[in-house]
Amino acid sequence: MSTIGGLGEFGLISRLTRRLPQGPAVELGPGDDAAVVAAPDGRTVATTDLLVEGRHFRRDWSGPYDIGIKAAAQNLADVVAMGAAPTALLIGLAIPVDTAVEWAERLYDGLADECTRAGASVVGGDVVGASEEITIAVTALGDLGGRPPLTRSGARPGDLVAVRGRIGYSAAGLELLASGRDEPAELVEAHRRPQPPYEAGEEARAAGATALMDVSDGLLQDLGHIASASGVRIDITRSDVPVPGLLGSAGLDHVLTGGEDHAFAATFPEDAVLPPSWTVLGRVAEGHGVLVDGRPYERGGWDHFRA
Ligand SMILES: Nc1ncnc2c1ncn2[C@@H]1O[C@H](COP(=O)(O)OP(=O)(O)OP(=O)(O)O)[C@@H](O)[C@H]1O
Ligand SMILES: Cc1ncc(C[n+]2csc(CCOP(=O)(O)O)c2C)c(N)n1
Ligand SMILES: [Mg+2]
Ligand SMILES: [Mg+2]
Ligand SMILES: [Mg+2]
Repeated sequence: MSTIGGLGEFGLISRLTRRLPQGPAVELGPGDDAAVVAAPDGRTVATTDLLVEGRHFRRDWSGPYDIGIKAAAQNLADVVAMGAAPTALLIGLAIPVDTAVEWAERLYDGLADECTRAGASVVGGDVVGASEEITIAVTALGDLGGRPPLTRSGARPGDLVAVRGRIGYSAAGLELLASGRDEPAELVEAHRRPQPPYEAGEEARAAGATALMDVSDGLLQDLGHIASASGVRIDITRSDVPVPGLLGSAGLDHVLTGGEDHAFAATFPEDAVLPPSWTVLGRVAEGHGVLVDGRPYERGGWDHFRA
C-alpha cells in the first residue's frame, strides 16, 4: 500500500489537485500563492466548517468518498443558505503519515463531485501531517450575483415557516450506525452523504423569503437562530411536521432535533406562493423562542460542548 508518507507533501498535493475539475468562477486554481475566483459584483460570501475524526465522522462508519461529500455539502449549504451561488472551496487537511494515498484521493473525489453538483470547485488548501486523527477544514466562497443576502434576521410576525429537503434521516442513520446496524440503507446513506437541495436558495429567493438557513444542528435549534436574529417567535404545528415511517419510533425527535441533513428552513410572507417541494410547518409570531403546539420541545439539538 502506498502511503502519504511515501509521497511527501508536494507529491500529495499534486496527486490530490489533479483530481479537481475547475468550475466557471475560477480564474486561477491550485498552484500559486492563492487562487483567483471571479466575484463579478465585488462581494463574496465566505464561510468555514471543520470536520474532526471521531466527532464528525468515523473511518469505520464512512468511506473517504462519503466524508468528502459531507465536508463539501455542509459548507456549500451554508453558502446557499445566504442566497448565494457557491463558487469555490479551500481545503485544510491534517492527515496521519501512514494513511493510504487512495484514502486521500477518494476524499478528494467526494469533495470534487459535491462541488460539481453545486456549481463550485476546489481552488486550493493546505496539507499537514497529523498524529492520529484526520481533520478537514473547509472554507467556502459564494457569489450573490448583485442581490442582497438572505439572512437569519428578516423573519416577521405573520410569515410562514417552511422547510425543503430531507430532515431527520441523517440522525436516524447515525443512530443505526451507533448500534452496529446498516439497514435501512437509505438512512445510513443519508447520514454518510447528505444531499442538500442546493436549488432551495434560488427557490426561496424567487418566493420572496424573508430569512433562510440550512439545518445543521437540529430543526428547532436552528429555527431558534432565526427567531433570535429576527426578534420573533416561531410556532411549529406538530401535525404539519412530516415524519416518514422509515425514521422509526423516534422519528419525530429525529425530524425536530436531528442535525446534518443540511436541508433548508425559511420564512416567507404569508401570501407567498411556494413550490410544492417546500413544506409549511409553522408561523412566525411576536415574542421569542420556538414552540411546538404552543409548548417548548423537551429535546434540544446538537451542541459540541454539551453533547
Ligand atoms: N471560531 C469562530 N470565530 C468566529 N466566528 C465564529 C466562530 N465559530 C462560529 N462563528 C460564527 O458564528 C455563527 C454561527 O456558527 P455556526 O457554526 O453555528 O453556523 P453554521 O456553520 O451555519 O452551522 P454548523 O456549523 O452547525 O453547520 C457563524 O456566523 C460563524 O461564522
Ligand atoms: C462519529 C460521529 N459522532 C457524532 C456525530 C453527530 N454529529 C456530529 S457534529 C453534528 C452536528 C453538526 O456539526 P457542526 O455544528 O460541527 O457542523 C452531529 C449531529 C457524527 N456525525 N459522527
Ligand atoms: Mg459552522
Ligand atoms: Mg448553516
Ligand atoms: Mg453546528
